[in-house]
Amino acid sequence: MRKIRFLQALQQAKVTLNEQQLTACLHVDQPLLLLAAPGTGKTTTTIAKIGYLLHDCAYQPHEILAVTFSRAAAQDMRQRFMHFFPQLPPVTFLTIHALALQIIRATQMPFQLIDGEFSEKRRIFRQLYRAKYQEYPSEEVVESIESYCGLIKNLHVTPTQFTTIAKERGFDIVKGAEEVYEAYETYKQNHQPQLIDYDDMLTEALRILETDAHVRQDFTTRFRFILVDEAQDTSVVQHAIIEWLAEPHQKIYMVADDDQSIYQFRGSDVTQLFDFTKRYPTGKTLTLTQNYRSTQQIVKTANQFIPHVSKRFAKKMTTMNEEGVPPRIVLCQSHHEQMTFILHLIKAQPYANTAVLYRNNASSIAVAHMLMEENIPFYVKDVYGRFFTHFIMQDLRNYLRLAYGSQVKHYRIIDAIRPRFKGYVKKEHIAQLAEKDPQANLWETLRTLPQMQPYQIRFFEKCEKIFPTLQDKTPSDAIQAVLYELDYYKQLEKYINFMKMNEEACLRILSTIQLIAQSAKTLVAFFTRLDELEQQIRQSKQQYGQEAVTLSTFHSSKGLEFDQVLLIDVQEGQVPTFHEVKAFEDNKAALDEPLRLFYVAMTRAKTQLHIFATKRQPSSFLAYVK
Ligand SMILES: Nc1ncnc2c1ncn2[C@@H]1O[C@H](COP(=O)(O)OP(=O)(O)OP(=O)(O)O)[C@@H](O)[C@H]1O
Repeated sequence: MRKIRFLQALQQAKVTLNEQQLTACLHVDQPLLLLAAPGTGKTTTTIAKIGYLLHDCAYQPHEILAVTFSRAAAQDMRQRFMHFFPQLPPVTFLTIHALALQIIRATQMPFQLIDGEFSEKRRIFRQLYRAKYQEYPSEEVVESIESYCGLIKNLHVTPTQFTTIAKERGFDIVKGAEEVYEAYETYKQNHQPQLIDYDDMLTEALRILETDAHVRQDFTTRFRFILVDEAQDTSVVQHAIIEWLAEPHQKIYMVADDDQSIYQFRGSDVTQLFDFTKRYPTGKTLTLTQNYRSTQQIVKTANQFIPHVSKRFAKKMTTMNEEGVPPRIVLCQSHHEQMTFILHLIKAQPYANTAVLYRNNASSIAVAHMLMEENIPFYVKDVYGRFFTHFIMQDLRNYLRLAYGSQVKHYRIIDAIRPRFKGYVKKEHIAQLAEKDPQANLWETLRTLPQMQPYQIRFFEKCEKIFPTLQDKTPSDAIQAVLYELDYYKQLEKYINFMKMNEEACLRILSTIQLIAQSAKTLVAFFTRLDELEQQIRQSKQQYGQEAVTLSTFHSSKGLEFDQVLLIDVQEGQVPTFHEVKAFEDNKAALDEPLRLFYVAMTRAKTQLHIFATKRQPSSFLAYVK
């Protein structure tokens, strides 16, 4: 009898739950892990369940806490809740970070948040790195250090423990990360008041729950029922926080799809779900398997693909949707041919029906470039501004700038590209250049500086000969000359290896620059094109919800759906990366995450799924697409 009012309210909102969804809603007395396959209505079910708790189980809105993965998800859930139950006051929808901040604030301890999170934190990393190594790190290095620090906090491990985990999972540890991490921790501790960043919020909140009974009681009595959305992407420290909060009453509901766990690189840990009933001994696991999104053919392909993940909860999606057409794998002769194919498919449908999905953000640039040439509106989900400021892009711009004026006054350009001129130009040379006649020939001046070795002199002679010729070349030929005649490619490889950077990602940036260069006749036209492209990509946010093609990484496509989905650049080295393949030699679970990521991408399709790769090295995962 207890469920009557809740069902009536749902009926008014024109929502009919299926049997599995209803069972999950009504299970409120013990902990519940609800495993929901893609498109099976996990959000619908979670919101309906909140309605049940309020309508029929005597919970007050302030006693219910719904924890979401992101601010956008919290907002989306709140809106859907208001749509389903307009007559009910909303419950507390919070991200785990917002919750952690409330816990810290409850202690009255003095602290200061690192302001403007990303920019300020990165400024500190740069400063600490420079203090340690006497040179500024590139933005790519700063980003890697940042992710290293975040992982340590989210996995709740020491740097030594992390080294082992990194090896098992195929994570890179960039040069300097360990040292900067230590310095960063000390810097925050010594600051008055203590500094806290986004990741510290979680570890601090956990420490408080573990040690401060007063605060703990305050929160556990306030929130009598806890719902956790996207629990497959919850990190070790986040799970621990939730466990403390749920500990006295054991009223916990987690909704997750272990097959869609894709944020391991940020510290999420799907293995925590496998221990759900150890953590909550009275807990139960239920599943949602009826997919409302995709055709039978797409569901069948997804069902055959996902068991290749080594550890998962076995579950099989079903659908009552139409049969549809089988997903198609297209192996192309070249990248260019892939682009021609996708253009054809995009043009065959209303633009908003199509999403182009890729593993790496760099792929978005080539697609945006093509769509811009064709005057087709597009919306880029994650704007990849980094491409335009990437150190390789800056290097090439600087090299080409030197083609227009090789005078001593440009010595700052040489300083900027010095890490790739290693062995040829040293720091003291820059200081010496600064004192020379600014109008003098740069290469001649360098060549005649004291104590230059024959190999250096030979290199500067080559520069003097080649740089002036670049102006008259097409951009594409000029870049080739920089790469191979001026040895940039060799220097770049050395630098990437020395810094322990991700080589594939860097080389992808380079190949995309080369691709854009092919469409311009002069260097000026090339630079103008790059500026226009950057501007258009940044402005593409305005196309959201309009008649535009969506461009998204596999990661950011989670939760979305489109009639036609085009998965591009499905090459070995990207899907999976070579690092992941290497890690697989020692750890048979190392390919689980990339497999799940590919599964997330393919399950976005409602009626048509096309998968593209070039014949040269297609992804080994394609063998599992049947
Ligand atoms: N019982 C139902 N009857 C009809 N349609 C439903 C039902 N439950 C969910 N749906 C529809 O299925 C689609 C997917 O639902 P929802 O967005 O809640 O799924 P999801 O499980 O969160 O998906 P994913 O995990 O893949 O992002 C929505 O269009 C929703 O309206």
